[in-house]
Amino acid sequence: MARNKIALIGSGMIGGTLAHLAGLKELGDIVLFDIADGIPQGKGLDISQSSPVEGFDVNLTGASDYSAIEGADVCIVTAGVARKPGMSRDDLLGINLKVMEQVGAGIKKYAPNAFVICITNPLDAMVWALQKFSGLPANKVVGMAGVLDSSRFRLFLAKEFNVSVQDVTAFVLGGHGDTMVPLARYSTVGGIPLTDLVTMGWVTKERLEEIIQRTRDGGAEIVGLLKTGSAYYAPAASAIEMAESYLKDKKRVLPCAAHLSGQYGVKDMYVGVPTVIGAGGVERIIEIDLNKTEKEAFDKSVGAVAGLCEACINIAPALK
Ligand SMILES: NC(=O)c1ccc[n+]([C@@H]2O[C@H](COP(=O)([O-])OP(=O)(O)OC[C@H]3O[C@@H](n4cnc5c(N)ncnc54)[C@H](O)[C@@H]3O)[C@@H](O)[C@H]2O)c1
Ligand SMILES: O=C(O)C[C@H](O)C(=O)O
Repeated sequence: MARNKIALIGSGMIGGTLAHLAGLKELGDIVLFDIADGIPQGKGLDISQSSPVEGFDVNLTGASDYSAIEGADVCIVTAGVARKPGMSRDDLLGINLKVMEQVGAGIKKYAPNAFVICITNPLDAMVWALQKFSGLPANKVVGMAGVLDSSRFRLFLAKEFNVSVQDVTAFVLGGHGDTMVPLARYSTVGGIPLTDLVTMGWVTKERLEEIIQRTRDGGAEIVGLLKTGSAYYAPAASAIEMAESYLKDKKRVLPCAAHLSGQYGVKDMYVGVPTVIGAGGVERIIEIDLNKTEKEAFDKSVGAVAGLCEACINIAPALK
C-alpha cells in the first residue's frame, strides 16, 4: 500500500518540527513547502539524514512550487508570520490573511481531497478564511489551538498536584486568544473534576484561577522568553495528534477550531469546541452543557473571533 502524503505548507519553526515528528512516527511521505526557496529543501534533507539513525522510512522532500503538494492526504498550514514580544496574535491578521489566500488557492488546485489543519494565527479567523479561500468542505478544514491550550493546562495542573500528565485531562474551548475558556468543570485529575478537587481541598479557587490565567497567557509567556518568535514544539506535537487521528481513523475526542453551523448558537464561524476527528475529518462536534458563567465566557470569546472575521471581510470582501 502506498504511503500517505503529508504536505507541510510553511517550513519555519513549526513546519520543520512537524516534519521531524511526522517522520519519526512514519505517518507518511512528507513534502515541506515554503516561499523561502532552499529552506524546505534543506530541512527535508537534514531530517532525511537522521532517518538511518532513527530507523524510519519515509521520503522527505522540499519545494517552493505548489505542484509538489499534489494529491496530499493531509496539509498542515503554518505559512505566515509569528508574533514577537509586545504584539498580540491579532496584529498578524492583515499579513497572514494574504498568505491564507495564496495557500487556499494552492490547496484548492493541488490537494482538494486533503484534511487541512491550519495553525497560522490569529487562528480562528485564519482557518475560517482558509476554508473559504480553498473551497474545501468545512468538515475537512480545522484549526489547531485547543489541543495546545489544553496541553498547557494539563501540564500546569500535573505540576501543581505532583501527578503524571497522563492522569490529567483538560478542555480549553473558545477562540485562541486572551478570551479562551479553560473549563475547570470538564477538566480532571484521575477522573475527578477540578471543581470537586477545590471542594476536596486539593487546591484553592484562587490558585486554580492563577493556573487558568497562566494557561490563557501560555503563548505570550513563551514569546516573552524566546523573543524571536513563538512556541513550536508543543504546537507541532498538537497538530500531529490531530493528523494521526485522521490518518488512522482513531476518532480521538480533541478540542479544535471547527466550523460551527448553529452548534453553541454560532453560525458560520470557527471556534474551539470538542470534536471527534476520524477518517471523515471532523466527524462530530460535541455540544457540552455550559453553565451560565461558562456560556458567558464562551460567548465573549465568540464575540472576539467575530470581530476578527469582520476585519478579514473588510480586507477581503469576497469572504462575506
Ligand atoms: N494555532 C496555534 O496554537 C499556534 C501556535 C504557535 C504558532 N502559531 C502560528 O503559526 C505560524 C507559524 O509559526 P512559526 O513559528 O512556524 O513561524 P516561522 O516564521 O518560523 O515560519 C513561518 C514560515 O512561513 C513561511 N511563509 C511566509 N509566507 C508564506 C507564503 N505566502 N507561503 C508559504 N510560506 C510562507 C515563511 O517563509 C516561514 O518559513 C504563526 O502565524 C504563529 O503565530 C499558531
Ligand atoms: O502565542 C503565540 O503567538 C503563538 C501561539 O498562538 C501559542 O499559543 O503559542
